Amino acid sequence: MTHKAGFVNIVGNPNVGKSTLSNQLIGERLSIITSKAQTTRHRIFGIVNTEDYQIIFSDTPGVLKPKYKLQESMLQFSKSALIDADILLYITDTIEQPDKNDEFLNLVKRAKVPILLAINKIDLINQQKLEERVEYWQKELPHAEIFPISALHNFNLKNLYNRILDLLPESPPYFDKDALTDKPERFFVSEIIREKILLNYQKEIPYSVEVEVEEYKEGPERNHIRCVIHVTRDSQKGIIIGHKGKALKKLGIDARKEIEMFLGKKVFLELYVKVSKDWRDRPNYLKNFGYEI
Ligand SMILES: Nc1nc2c(ncn2[C@@H]2O[C@H](COP(=O)(O)OP(=O)(O)OP(=O)(O)O)[C@@H](O)[C@H]2O)c(=O)[nH]1
Repeated sequence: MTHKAGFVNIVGNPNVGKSTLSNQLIGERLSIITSKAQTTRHRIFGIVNTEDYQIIFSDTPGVLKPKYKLQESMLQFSKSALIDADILLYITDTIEQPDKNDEFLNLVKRAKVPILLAINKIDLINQQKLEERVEYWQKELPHAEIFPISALHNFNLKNLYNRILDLLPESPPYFDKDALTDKPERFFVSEIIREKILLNYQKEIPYSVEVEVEEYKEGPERNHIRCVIHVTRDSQKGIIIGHKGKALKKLGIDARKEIEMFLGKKVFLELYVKVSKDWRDRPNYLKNFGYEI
């Protein structure tokens, strides 16, 4: 059997049940789940690995929460992520009032990938109301496949999951399955730093930058983490470090805060920048998150 792998982008307004649903979908199949990340804005909910497939569930950080002031780069990210994910899982619920001007919905409408629309919390309404909702959404998003579900009560989730599997493209795994099982924290630390690099430097730094976790020592009070940021040119090294090291310092602080939130623990984070020519040949995972390279 051929291997399948892909990115499922879970999107929807606050409180519709994104975390509950992704927990259920990943649940027992769990290979890695970012329990802390669900309450933060990290972009991977979890990764399901089996011998035959790898599903990466991601979300769109921050963009849906009005309480965050949107940074242009974030919005850019979410826009391209919508377009480039393999499957878009759009969640609404039976409570929220669909709003035609919802910026997010408008992005979903333009997505070129298969859209699965989950209408969550159907336990809260009767059959007739549900039919009205389904009808509404059929008109609003005619290209979407609709799944009435209850994430909380595990209703109709199996069908949804199986449909995701059907739609998953044939592909080798994006992330080394062994690395994920052994050292998931390292993996997420490097992802967080990479994300902060993209946010902090925007277009000045190409997306081919890679972050390597050189040392990861657990301590009783805090973890000691040393990372190398690999770039391909001297000029990029200069940009990352910045005048008197200021840019790198800011990057370190931003990344440390998020890593601490993710791990639920204090962290001592050391960052180095290295020009590594051959690093360029490494698979660039960012591409798969919708960043343009
Ligand atoms: N009745 C009912 N409640 C649900 C269902 N799914 C989720 N909820 C509840 O809805 C609330 C929001 O769920 P979350 O999973 O945190 O929603 P979210 O979309 O991740 O929220 P944000 O983190 O704000 O984006 C919680 O209180 C859940 O228990 C469901 O199927 N039925």
